[in-house]
Amino acid sequence: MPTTFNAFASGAELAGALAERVAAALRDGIAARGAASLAVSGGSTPKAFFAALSGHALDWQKVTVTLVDERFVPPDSDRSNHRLVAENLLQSEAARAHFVPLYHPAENVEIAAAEASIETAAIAAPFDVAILGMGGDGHTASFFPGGSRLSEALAADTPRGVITMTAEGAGEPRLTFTFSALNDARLLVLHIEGEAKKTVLAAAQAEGEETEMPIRAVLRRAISPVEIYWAP
Ligand SMILES: O=C(O)[C@H](O)[C@@H](O)[C@H](O)[C@H](O)COP(=O)(O)O
Repeated sequence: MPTTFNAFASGAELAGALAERVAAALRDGIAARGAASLAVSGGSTPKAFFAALSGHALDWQKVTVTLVDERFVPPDSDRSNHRLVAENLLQSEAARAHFVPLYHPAENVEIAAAEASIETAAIAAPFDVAILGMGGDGHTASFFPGGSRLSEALAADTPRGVITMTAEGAGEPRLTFTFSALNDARLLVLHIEGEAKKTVLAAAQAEGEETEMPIRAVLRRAISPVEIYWAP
């Protein structure tokens, strides 16, 4: 599907515009279906966007928030995406949203992924909004180059769900939604910032294997149009 590239003068301007866009999409989902869902990425990029979105007035109690991916760490870890979302998005107006974590204190990450798949299956598909980030290696979600289950994660016929991923660049074992669970979000956004990420994006948009730069799967095969939000 096509991509649109939305460039902003600053991260603050991007955060405001993306928060408006996402809040409108959530209101539309609530109006159409009585509920809405939002899957967000972790990392450092989304903090200003989270803060901007948290202040928007809408029926947050009808919104389910979850994560695109998570590190296999408890929510009190400073590596936790759950903690990042709790501290930056689930505040102010958005504090009323229902949050579904991916991490579970299971004895191993495989059991945690199975539990996350069961729990997130209750979220109506497709997501109303999915916000993807991108690493300098071209990963998105936890689709890392060299990832232990990368081909499975990216395959269009892999069922929607949460699977594990380990990779050299990932740090802890990861829990990640599959490509099939993310690529048909009604609003599919890739949020990246900085000149370096813009260069990585250009490389991803060139020829090459998806497994070398997994963001290529999204750019090339997503069912939904990809809205790219970028600021210097
Ligand atoms: O758990 C994670 O790390 C994220 O979900 C990951 O996919 C992130 O979006 C990219 O790594 C970009 O991270 P930055 O925003 O920190 O560059």
